This record gives sequence, structure tokens and C-alpha cells, in this order.
Amino acid sequence: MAANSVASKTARKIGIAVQKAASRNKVWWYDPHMAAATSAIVQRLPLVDLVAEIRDARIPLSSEYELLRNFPSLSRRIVVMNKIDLADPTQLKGWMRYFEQQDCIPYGVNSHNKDSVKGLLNFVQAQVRGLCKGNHHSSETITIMLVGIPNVGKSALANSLHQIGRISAGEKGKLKHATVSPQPGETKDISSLKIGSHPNIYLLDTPGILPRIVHDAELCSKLALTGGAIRDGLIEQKELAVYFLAILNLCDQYKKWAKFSTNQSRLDRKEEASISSKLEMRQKKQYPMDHTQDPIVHDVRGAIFNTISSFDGNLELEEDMIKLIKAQSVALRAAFHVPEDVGENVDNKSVLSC
Ligand SMILES: Nc1nc2c(ncn2[C@@H]2O[C@H](COP(=O)(O)OP(=O)(O)OP(=O)(O)O)[C@@H](O)[C@H]2O)c(=O)[nH]1
Repeated sequence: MAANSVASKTARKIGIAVQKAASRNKVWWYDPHMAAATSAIVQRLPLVDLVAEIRDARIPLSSEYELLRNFPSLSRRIVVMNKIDLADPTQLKGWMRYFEQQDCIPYGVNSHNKDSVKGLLNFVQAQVRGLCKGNHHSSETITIMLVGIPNVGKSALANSLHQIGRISAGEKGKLKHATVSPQPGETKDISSLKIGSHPNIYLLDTPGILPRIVHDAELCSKLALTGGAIRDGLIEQKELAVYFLAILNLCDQYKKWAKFSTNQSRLDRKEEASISSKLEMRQKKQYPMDHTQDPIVHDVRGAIFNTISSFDGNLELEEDMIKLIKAQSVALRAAFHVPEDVGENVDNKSVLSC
């Protein structure tokens, strides 16, 4: 279909560009620490009681952790789809069914949300009880290894589970803190965080690992688009924004953002902002800010809603899709408050985080 062709052509272009840039500069994404971490993980994998593979809920297939393919006999394994706040709920249900059919135990979570993490903790504890009951385990200590590609949120999840697990077990003492960062490759060593007592449950947070070379160009562009696994600088930001808008323009996601359109009264939005900022204040001490409450995110969502809903072209046609994307670039510059004298090469990546 012509409309899809804008998205897929751009995806291919981005993927190939990433691969070329990576091979030309011999940088790829396989940092030296990944080689050391790989052997440390491979040594420990058969020794842990449970493996939790963390994937990005938006791209659960593309964020597969390749290392686990070498351990087909590893039965004690769960697939945790993190960042569900950024994923399409309907698609997520489909992915849950898909993983169940693959004989995996799937779970969806938002590691920035306390209730969601509590749900995961209960789920993990139930798995641990199952292990103990089935006589798979006799010791007082259970270890769970968190594995995944870079930036899927392993450390964020480890911190939240550690914090909630310690509080619910009534344990005092200083909390540990794994490094969380929007840049990939920040976790360089394996660290252990306690998340439960009776039995003691320890999480091993591991550095994110990607395959040394990614041959599939479209996979490269998906990893680049979801922002994180592949380092900035290898990707042409403008192409990435076009790819993102082409995908967004083809789905119904924007309809949810009518409330951010310029037609909604400013008063309603102010009231909404004040309620959410009170909520935010309460949560801020323990959890990172929920990006969906950011006024710029509201403006960006409003701009996207306005441009798509007022567009009367045929998105099946490539030229119309490009016309809409051009109109969106103008509207988004305003939403991001980009001064008029700043040229075309603005960092378009910020739109991806909205
Ligand atoms: N929206 C959203 N962001 C998340 C979530 N979990 C983590 N993040 C963000 O994703 C980014 C990466 O999180 P990390 O915990 O550092 O990821 P990691 O997998 O440990 O990364 P590496 O150290 O590269 O292996 C950070 O900016 C987090 O705040 C989530 O559930 N929702």
C-alpha cells in the first residue's frame, strides 16, 4: 500500500544508514563492556532460579534478547514487557496471547508506576512459590536475573521492585540504587538488589546486551525509533521523525489526544494540569516524573491531533502522506517553541518521546 510505503521506505533507509554508519565508524553498538558482561551473564544464567527477560512493550519481538536463544532448555523464564505506558493496549493484549502460545509466561508493566510494579512483584512472588512448591528449590535464597537489550528499563524495574519489595517486607536500612539513564549502556556491572524475604529473593540487574551486528535493517530502525538501544549520533534524526510520523498517521492513536487540541478550553486544561501536578508531587519523591503530564507533551499531542484530524488528503497516497508530515513539522516547531530563526536541523528526536 502506498501509505505504508512511506513508513517502510523510511524504515529501510534509516536501518541501512544506521548499519552503514556503524560499520564505517566501526562503532556499532557493541561496547567493550558488553563483551565482558556477556561472558559473566552466560556463566551465571544456568545458576539462577529464574530469568526475567525484559522487553520493550512497543516492540516485543524486535527487543528480543538474543543471548537466551543459546539456552533453549532454560525453562524457568518469564517475559516482562516494560514501558506499557508507551504501548498500544490493544496490541499489548495480542502480544500477551502470542507469548502464552509460545509457552512463555508474559507480564506487562510500567516501571514508573507503583501499582503496576506491585502487580509484578506479586506475580514474581507467585512464580517463586511455584518453584519452592515444585521442589525445584530447597534453599532459603532465590535469585532472579533480569536480562535484556540496552535501555528497556531493567535498572528502573530493579529499583522499583527493590523499593516496594523492601517496604512490603517491613525491612529497614539503606536502599540500593541501580543507575537509570535515557542513554543506553549505563549499566556496566551485574548488581544484586533484594526484593523479598522468606524466602530471600535477590534480583541481579545486568548490563544490556545487543548482538554484535544487527543484519536486519528494519530491526535497526525500530530499535532506533523506540529510542535507546542504539546510541544517538548513528541516526539521521530527521529521517527518524518522518518514520515516526508516518507510522503515527496510519493509526488511531491520535484520536485519544482530542483533549489536547486547541479547541478544548484552556480552563479545562489548566484544571487538569493542577490535579495531575498534585498527584505528581505525591509520587515525585519515589518515582520519576510521568512524561504524559508534561505541558509540552500535551501541546505536541494537540498539534498531532489537529493536523491529522483537519487533513483532508488521502493517506493512501504517498504524496499526501508527505504533505501531512510537512504540515506537522511546522505545527511541531510551534509546539516545541522552536524560535523562527532556527533552521531545519532542529533535534527532532524530542517528538519521539511524546
Ligand atoms: N515511559 C517509561 N519509561 C521507562 C520505563 N522504564 C524505564 N523507563 C526509562 O527508560 C530509560 C532506560 O531505563 P534503564 O532502567 O536505564 O534501562 P536499562 O535496561 O537498565 O539500560 P542499560 O543500562 O542500557 O542496560 C530511562 O530513561 C527510564 O526512565 C517505563 O516503564 N515507562
